[in-house]
Amino acid sequence: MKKVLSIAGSDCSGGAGIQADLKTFSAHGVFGMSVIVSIVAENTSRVIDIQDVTPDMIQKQIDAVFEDIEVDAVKIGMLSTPYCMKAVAEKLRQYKPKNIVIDPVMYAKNGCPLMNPNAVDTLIKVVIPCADILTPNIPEAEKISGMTISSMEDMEAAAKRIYEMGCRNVIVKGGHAIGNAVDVLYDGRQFYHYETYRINTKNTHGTGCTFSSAITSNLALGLPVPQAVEQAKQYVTTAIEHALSIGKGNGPTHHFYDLYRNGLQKSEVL
Ligand SMILES: Nc1ncnc2c1ncn2[C@@H]1O[C@H](COP(=O)(O)OP(=O)(O)O)[C@@H](O)[C@H]1O
Ligand SMILES: Cc1ncc(COP(=O)(O)OP(=O)(O)O)c(N)n1
Repeated sequence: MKKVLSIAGSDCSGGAGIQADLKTFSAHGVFGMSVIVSIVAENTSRVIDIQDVTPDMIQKQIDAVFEDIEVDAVKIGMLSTPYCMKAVAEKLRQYKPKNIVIDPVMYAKNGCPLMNPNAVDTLIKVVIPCADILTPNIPEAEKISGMTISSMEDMEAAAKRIYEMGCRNVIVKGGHAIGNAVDVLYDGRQFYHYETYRINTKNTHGTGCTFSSAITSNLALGLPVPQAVEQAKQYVTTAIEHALSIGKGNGPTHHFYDLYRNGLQKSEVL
């Protein structure tokens, strides 16, 4: 059994963060573990408050996992402050796990900030060089690269700029664009494009967490990066197609392994 760790924030409403990561890991048949960096009181409509776990406690959770269990891949999500970024990066340098996927979460879908704006510098200098794959959405890629993105050429240029910051692969996700949902992977040599039609739904809470956790699972299972991303794109598309109308705002993606494998129709499972 492959073992996969999420280092991220907790979403009590279950749609994003650690909760989405663990559901995605289970759907992929890998054993999920979690290090909680922040506790977020949030739901499908809003973020009420954030309580960060102390850097010392973050590091102790990471120690507890790595001193006991061999980890096949690590997904990193919400890191709200420079302190928790440095705490996590220090432990990554110590344990040197394989397959580090970093989702540089800055905002929730409803626009609430999940990262302190003063932390962008630390994100670039300390966190990004740890990433085997970095998965920014368009607003995050704009903040990190310092450029405006309004076309596919811009997405590619931003991916190149971010790659130069020291990660091994970058995927700029197209969920926030208009038209088809196209994600662009750059590995330092070439671009890969992953395209699906845009699903007409407001229920997209947790799409980024789901996508990055699916990539992490696929890497743990031994897929090369382009195939890991391709299968994760299929997974997240299916999870959005079957997203649930739970709550008053943006409902969550749905994790259902047989849906993923067999491509069942929504009417067959609800
Ligand atoms: N409405 C949609 N239809 C199809 N795919 C989508 C839709 N919204 C997001 N995606 C896909 O979901 C994944 C996550 O992207 P995105 O929503 O941009 O991330 P984030 O949650 O970090 O903002 C990407 O593969 C993106 O293309
Ligand atoms: C605790 C926590 N972590 C991350 C997010 C952001 O999740 P993401 O999948 O990028 O998208 P939305 O959930 O914001 O649609 C979060 N909300 N909470």
